[in-house]
Amino acid sequence: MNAKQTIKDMDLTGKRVFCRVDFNVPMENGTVTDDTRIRAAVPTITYLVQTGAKVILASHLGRPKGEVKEELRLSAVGERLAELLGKHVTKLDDSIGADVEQAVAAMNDGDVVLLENVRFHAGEEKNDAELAKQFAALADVFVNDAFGAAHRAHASTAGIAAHIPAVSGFLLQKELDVLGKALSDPDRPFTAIIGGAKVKDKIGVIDNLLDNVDNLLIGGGLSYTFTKAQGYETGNSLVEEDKIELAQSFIQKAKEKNVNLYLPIDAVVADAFSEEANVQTVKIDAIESGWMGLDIGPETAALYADVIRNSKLVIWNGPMGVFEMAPFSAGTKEVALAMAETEAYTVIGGGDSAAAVEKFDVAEKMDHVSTGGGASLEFMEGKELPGVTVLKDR
Ligand SMILES: Nc1ncnc2c1ncn2[C@@H]1O[C@H](COP(=O)(O)OP(=O)(O)O)[C@@H](O)[C@H]1O
Ligand SMILES: O=C(OP(=O)(O)O)[C@H](O)COP(=O)(O)O
Repeated sequence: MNAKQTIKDMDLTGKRVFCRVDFNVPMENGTVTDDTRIRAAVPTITYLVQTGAKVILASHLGRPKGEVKEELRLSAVGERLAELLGKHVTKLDDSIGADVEQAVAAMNDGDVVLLENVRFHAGEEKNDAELAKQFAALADVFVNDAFGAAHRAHASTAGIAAHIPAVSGFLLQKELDVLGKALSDPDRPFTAIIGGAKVKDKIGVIDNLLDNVDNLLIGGGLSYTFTKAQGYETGNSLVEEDKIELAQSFIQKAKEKNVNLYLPIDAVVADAFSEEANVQTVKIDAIESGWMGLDIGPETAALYADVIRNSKLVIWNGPMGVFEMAPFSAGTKEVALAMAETEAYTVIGGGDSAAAVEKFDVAEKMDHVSTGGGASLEFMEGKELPGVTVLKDR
């Protein structure tokens, strides 16, 4: 991917800037429960304010599917942002229309306005040209700082760039720098850890990683498709039947490419998907019918921790087990602690892995915790990110 222009490459003083951020944050009962993504956008917003731009922020929240959903309004997000900026943020009730145009026209240099959830309009996710034009009409420049949504070709992440000059914010730039450097010029041994439950989403990234890494560690729900591919029984474990052949081909590819592909050698199994289930630890070839694998076993965890400690660069996406439930959290915890201890440069690929390092209190020890789950995966797969492609080349 070509290097992209950033907000530093433009004179933005006095300009109206439509800045797309990813404020899609976890909420409970109308309050923000994790403000990581808001904090991550603050450097760009502060820079724009100090430069004397008129800052018009846009984000989605959740998946309202083109309808106004009261619980998905951005009001609480705006309040949290105002606290973090130490500055007034004018939260509007829509993202287009006469009221929005009036509010923008009344802005002074350095003011911050937060538009309402852009996904209240069906055109957003359809990348509707008319909606993109209306967004563009609000501003002189488009700044994309929404790395977490950069894999979406939507009106406010991509379409808008057809109408006004488009550059990246600091967060987007940093994410691309860190992930790009890790993949193009990796320090070795380079280790990737892939886990979690979204087998279909993640199987593609494995193919690409096998061209790049020295060690590939597989855990989580994803691993049982490989266990099956090895010819073992998996009981009630999560298995993607139509991906077993693909898993077999990855085992073969790893051999051809001299990649150390590590698959679980033992598992914590349960007789139900529940914290109260009966639990035992078994060798990977001894999962009986009626039981399901919900965590990597202690031998696997120790082996994986060892590989992590002996690496120079580690990228982690997806937990090793159902870490939200205490009986199945040990594998993810051991991996998280090894990530915290290793001398290697450590990158967490968003989503549940980021939640896991928070839970085990080691987030601060990671070198980079990405704000994008899906986006960092697609980037690692070598796919183009539409929200990046549309930005001006350097
Ligand atoms: N063995 C397993 N069986 C079922 N679910 C699992 C297993 N291991 C991990 N999970 C679940 O996977 C979820 C995270 O998967 P995923 O969404 O793919 O990861 P991420 O959000 O990091 O991309 C967690 O909620 C976890 O409980
Ligand atoms: O939370 C997000 O994605 P992620 O959970 O993959 O990091 C982004 O805000 C994108 O949201 P979407 O998957 O509803 O398009």
